[in-house]
Amino acid sequence: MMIAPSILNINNLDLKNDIQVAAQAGIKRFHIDIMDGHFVPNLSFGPQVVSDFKKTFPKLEAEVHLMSNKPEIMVPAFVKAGTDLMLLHYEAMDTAELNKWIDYLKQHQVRVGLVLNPDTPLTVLPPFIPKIDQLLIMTVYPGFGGQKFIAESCEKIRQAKVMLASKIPVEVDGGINRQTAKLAQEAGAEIFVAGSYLFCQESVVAQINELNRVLK
Ligand SMILES: O=C(CO)[C@H](O)[C@H](O)COP(=O)(O)O
Ligand SMILES: [Co+2]
Repeated sequence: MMIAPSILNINNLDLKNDIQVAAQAGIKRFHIDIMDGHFVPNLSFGPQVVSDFKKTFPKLEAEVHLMSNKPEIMVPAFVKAGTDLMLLHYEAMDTAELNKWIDYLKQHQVRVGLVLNPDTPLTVLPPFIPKIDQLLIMTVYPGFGGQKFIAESCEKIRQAKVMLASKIPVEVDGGINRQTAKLAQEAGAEIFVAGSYLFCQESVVAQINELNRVLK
């Protein structure tokens, strides 16, 4: 089990402090949401956030959730910035391109995850299973933090676990809190992205501890 906090909803001027506090509470990997204003109707961070993150916290892992349909611009820039693991959306490009960028990431020693939107069926998954390190099942429609967990995702997680035969971990992203994390875990999820649940309350440490407690 792993919690990968999303830094999306942190007050940008508090990023260093909040990451440090979360790391002291045991977090090893952070989820960095990249939104390009095209693939999703929102803008977030550029590659400098990833390079600053890796310079400031070299021992922490940067997981980049790429919400962009311009991989030719974004993927090399985020690899250069020091991304440890990149999550590519199935919906953002055609299959040939997706395979090309998965190969590119592997050649650059960057681990790869495939991301499926709530509407994308698991039938697209099999050809990618031998090539990926992680599967991310979106539990909200991508674009914004603070949305409500889509309950139907649990059945999708269950089916994905069967298809993956426990070889590749399933991650969930969107609307994760103490209740929905438990539901997703019961369905088979192992990596939990949480943004507003951790960073929009009074104490980041208390929220991490509570999520750890329910997921134990
Ligand atoms: O990819 C995302 C949105 O597209 C975010 O990672 C996700 O929404 C996290 O935020 P929250 O926990 O507040 O839902
Ligand atoms: Co995300």
